[in-house]
Amino acid sequence: CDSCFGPTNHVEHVRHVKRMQPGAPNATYGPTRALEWGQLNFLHTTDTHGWLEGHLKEENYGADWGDFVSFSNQLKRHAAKLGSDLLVVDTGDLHDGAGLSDATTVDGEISLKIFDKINYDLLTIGNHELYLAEVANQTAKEIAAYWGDKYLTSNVQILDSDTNGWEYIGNTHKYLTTEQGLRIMAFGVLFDFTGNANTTKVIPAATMITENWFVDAVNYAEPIDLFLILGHNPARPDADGSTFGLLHDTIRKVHPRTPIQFFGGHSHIRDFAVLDSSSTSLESGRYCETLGWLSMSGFDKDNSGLGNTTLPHGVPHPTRKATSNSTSPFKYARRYLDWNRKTFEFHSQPISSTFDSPSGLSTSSEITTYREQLHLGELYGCVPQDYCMTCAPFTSSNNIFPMLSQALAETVVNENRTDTPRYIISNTGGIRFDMHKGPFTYDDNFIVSPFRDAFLYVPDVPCGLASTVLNGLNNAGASQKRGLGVVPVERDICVDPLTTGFMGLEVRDEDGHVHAHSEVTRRQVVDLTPGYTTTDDFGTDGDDTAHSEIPYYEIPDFFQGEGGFGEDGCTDVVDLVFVDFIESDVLAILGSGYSDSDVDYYVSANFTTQDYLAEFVKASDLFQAGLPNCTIA
Ligand SMILES: Nc1nc2c(ncn2[C@@H]2O[C@H](COP(=O)(O)O)[C@@H](O)[C@H]2O)c(=O)[nH]1
Ligand SMILES: [Zn+2]
Ligand SMILES: [Zn+2]
Repeated sequence: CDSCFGPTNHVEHVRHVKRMQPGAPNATYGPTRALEWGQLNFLHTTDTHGWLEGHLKEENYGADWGDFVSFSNQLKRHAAKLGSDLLVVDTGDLHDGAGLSDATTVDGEISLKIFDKINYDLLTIGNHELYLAEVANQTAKEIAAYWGDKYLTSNVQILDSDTNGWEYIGNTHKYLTTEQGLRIMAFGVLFDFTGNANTTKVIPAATMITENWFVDAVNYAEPIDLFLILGHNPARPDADGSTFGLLHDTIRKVHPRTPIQFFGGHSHIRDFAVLDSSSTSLESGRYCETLGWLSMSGFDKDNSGLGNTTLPHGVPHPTRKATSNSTSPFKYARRYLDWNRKTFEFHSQPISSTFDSPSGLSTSSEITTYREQLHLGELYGCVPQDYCMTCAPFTSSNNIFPMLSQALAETVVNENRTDTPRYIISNTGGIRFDMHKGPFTYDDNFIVSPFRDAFLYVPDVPCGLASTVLNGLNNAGASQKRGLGVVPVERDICVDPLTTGFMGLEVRDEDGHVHAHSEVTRRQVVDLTPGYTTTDDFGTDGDDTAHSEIPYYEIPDFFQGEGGFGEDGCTDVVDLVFVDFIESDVLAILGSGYSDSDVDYYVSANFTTQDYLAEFVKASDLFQAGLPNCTIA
């Protein structure tokens, strides 16, 4: 991954975001197909998790939030010129994933000021806005207050400390008329999340659909041309934990033909599902790696309030019926855009020759300033190789978890109990990203391990019981209790494309370079770099830029470090150490002989999952080698 990072050997470094000029020769190639524009179009972000600086070590996702400001505003202007509607929507999880959102006392204090620069039309809440009471309070007092009736939380309430009553954090729904005259009824529905702070309430969808306000909205007296359902909810209705299927069926009972458009999130994947001939659902990845595009046409004077029903001129149009035997007038197109400037510039070129807008440039400049204020570029150590979460087998030396297990064993130590061996257990969902070869900074610490879990323990647990806990947790699917866990995603980490196969027809030239084109739409035949290779209900042409596939291996829900053991292994008792996020899961496995009165802080309340990785990187010889481009000052 030599391209991962520019040289840095001082404590503070400026962001090395590579600016890819249009047409300049680049290691990465870009899109080749113009976007299809319909009468109604959407840009979709989800699970941004604070990645507003973009991916400093991955050129393919190297655009920052300022570039997105420039791009989205350009497309808004283009839509107006085309006489089409363009709605920009977000489906939650705004922090827990990068220093910009997580290095402040309360997550989001700085990053929300950057996030708010996008001219969103509608947004909804994610589970990460609800784990901690102070973040939930910020969501109500700042996010919902800022966005007003655009912030939809149809099934999420917060305890109002003034009235001591339950209030919706945002609006339950919104009836709106678009620029071009479409009448839309919109909702924002979180999956039936149960790990929320006790000052908040998540109303299960099955209850929500019986509430009077919802029944009245579905039976609204004014005409509805489209139901729009945003949700921090897996887009595929039959995906584990999704409530979109219930919502679809409930609306269909009253409106058999009105189009219903879903935008999902939470499971961190690119996906597009067809629910019926007039209803589809898009999910657009995570971490500012993907910008989702959805366009649709089929509105006419009879089924809508559109003033002008002609299709936009001079651009491709959506051509795909949602189902093969569809008698519906609606046609769709979807695209997953790689989050980089070259992609944004390509798709904005017909609009104007200058890509950057003043607000986009000032947003990028603010990000750099905030990063320096937060010292996010402070160098902790040099990562000697790539360590990925799922691109290599769980026990492989290229997988991050064996290294993290060693980090737990070596750094999570109670100095007064060093004579007692210990198992240290954490959930793999608490680790959020790969570690790239090269500089590891304060920012990277948040990127890989953003949570501040304390380490708890039960002392002197008999080996016979303690040694069963990890398997017990992994077999119980316990982490599913807190939502869906991080569902597998293909990752763009620099592996040799020759070791991967590309979905679709693969052609290799005599040098072994992978050339490929998909059966559905022939793309420019180029050397492919590793990235997302998505298959959804419309096939394999959704990825705006074709990539070679990255290997994916299943990982268990939990992993464990083992410290202080002699050659004989576990012989008597051990200290069973675990992150506080999974305390109830561990106690459930230990059984009735144990309760939270047996639990205490192992090191201290202040030594958290933020600290062990930082300590390990700073101290271990593994990370202090003076690697090229990463010399410790
Ligand atoms: N160790 C911790 N893991 C956490 C915490 N909060 C969330 N999580 C993990 O994240 C997923 C949900 O992430 P999402 O982006 O898919 O919504 C959850 O299942 C846990 O595995 C935490 O505080 N500590
Ligand atoms: Zn998420
Ligand atoms: Zn989520």
